[in-house]
Amino acid sequence: MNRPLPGAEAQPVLQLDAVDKRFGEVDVIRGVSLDVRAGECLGLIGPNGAGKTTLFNLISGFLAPSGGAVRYLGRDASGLDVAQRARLGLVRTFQKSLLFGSMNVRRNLALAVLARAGTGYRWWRGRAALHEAEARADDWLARSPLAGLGEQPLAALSYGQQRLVDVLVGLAQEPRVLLLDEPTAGLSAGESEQLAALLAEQRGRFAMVLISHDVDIVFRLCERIAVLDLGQLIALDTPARVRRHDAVRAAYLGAQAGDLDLLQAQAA
Ligand SMILES: Nc1ncnc2c1ncn2[C@@H]1O[C@H](COP(=O)(O)OP(=O)(O)OP(=O)(O)O)[C@@H](O)[C@H]1O
Repeated sequence: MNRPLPGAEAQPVLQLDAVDKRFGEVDVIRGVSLDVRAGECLGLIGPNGAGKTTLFNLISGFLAPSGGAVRYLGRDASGLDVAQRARLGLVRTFQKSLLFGSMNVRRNLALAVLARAGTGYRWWRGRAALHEAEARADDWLARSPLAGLGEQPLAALSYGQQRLVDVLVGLAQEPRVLLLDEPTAGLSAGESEQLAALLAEQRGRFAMVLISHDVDIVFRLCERIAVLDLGQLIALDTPARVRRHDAVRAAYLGAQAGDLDLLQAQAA
């Protein structure tokens, strides 16, 4: 696992500096500045259409900002494409993008990790690299809600389980920053809990940015929560303070204010 570099603790691993994103006439991200500290879990929440996924696209390099800058490890990331960022440890989970339905789960995981590491699988390198990657895949599978399913063809897994494979691909890449976009979507309550436990075990090993509509998991796992509304950052604070934040409650009114009330009641 990556550990914070000596001296890096004081410096954020990832910084957004007044980032804007405009699609045609529409400002989807407006002047967002925030930092992600080494080893922290930062939650990213907000109502539908707030711009959370767009922000992930900007951080991971799928989109270029219309204004402002994304800095990774203290450097402007604009010259780095998605693959280069991933190789430097800025990893985003995908949705089944590089996975093969007829291949078993273990091999899917191993091949995805090799591909994202930029080494890929080449037959002339022999099978040693693949076997090593499969051994690592087995380690991650054993600790996950997918334990015992390594031999199953990927297509035999439920939608939620297939999404979990993507999360494991992210974890197995030994990221410095892992961007998780709705990792519990489609999971059963039990699977969500297992995933939350697995993520909690990783706490401090690398930074995580977690988007989830499951505010309970975000508030439990994350040390700080960033709240986006209509493309603007309206709060960036501890879970306890965000729960009481007036603008956050207003943004969630009608949508998830009940969830926030529930969390407040549990915390009281
Ligand atoms: N490529 C695009 N072109 C035009 N508009 C876009 C594009 N991508 C996103 N948008 C718009 O940007 C806004 C923010 O979308 P985004 O998916 O980032 O929000 P979100 O907070 O992730 O929403 P959700 O919680 O529903 O996933 C939405 O109004 C969306 O329609």
